[in-house]
Amino acid sequence: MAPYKNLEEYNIEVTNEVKERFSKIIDEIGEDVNREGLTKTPERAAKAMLFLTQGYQQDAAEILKGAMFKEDYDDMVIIKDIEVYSLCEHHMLPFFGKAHIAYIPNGHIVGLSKIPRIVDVFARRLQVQERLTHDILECLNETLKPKGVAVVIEASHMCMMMRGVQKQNSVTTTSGFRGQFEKIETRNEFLKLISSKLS
Ligand SMILES: Nc1nc2c(ncn2[C@@H]2O[C@H](COP(=O)(O)OP(=O)(O)OP(=O)(O)O)[C@@H](O)[C@H]2O)c(=O)[nH]1
Ligand SMILES: [Zn+2]
Repeated sequence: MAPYKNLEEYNIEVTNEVKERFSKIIDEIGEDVNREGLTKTPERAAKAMLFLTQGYQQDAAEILKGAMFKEDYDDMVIIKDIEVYSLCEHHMLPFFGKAHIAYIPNGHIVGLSKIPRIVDVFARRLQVQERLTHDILECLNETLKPKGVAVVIEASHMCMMMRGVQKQNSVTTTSGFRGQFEKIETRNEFLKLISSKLS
């Protein structure tokens, strides 16, 4: 299937193809796709699915490169509590939580908003939490080339809550560290700051 080109307008051909498939699914599960409440549902579901997977059409490195500024600051920069909404690749059900990201600049800082933006680029794909963590980590490491980068994600998986093992309160934590964050003191400072209410 060809990727849709314009995220604002949705490519009509792709939306229609996905819509037809949702229509079939609704029929297969025993519902009446022609009843009033459902007539527009295949189209809504198609648009929602294309929105939630738009990361395939986006280039995270280009987003970062668009706002890199020369700066001598070489202490830790932390952006914590970034909301994450993704889809697990096994069940295509949501997993969601928070990302905490830090880097130590090496001559360049990056526009702060670009970090949550690249989280969304990688989250809006079919993912596992481990790969999402590493995608963000490697993109920052390779594009910004900082002295160090750290990514921690804490998330709950709907496929473990609504179905399957049906555990409501388990949280999965994944993490990745590069450069100076591989040193235990730097890593501990980061972990202390992200758990502090005041940071
Ligand atoms: N490592 C990892 N596993 C995940 C993630 N999201 C979902 N899973 C797991 O992927 C596994 C898929 O296992 P399968 O046995 O093939 O699928 P299943 O029969 O639906 O498994 P249950 O969920 O245990 O009912 C499950 O254990 C899920 O909990 C993720 O982000 N990372
Ligand atoms: Zn799953």
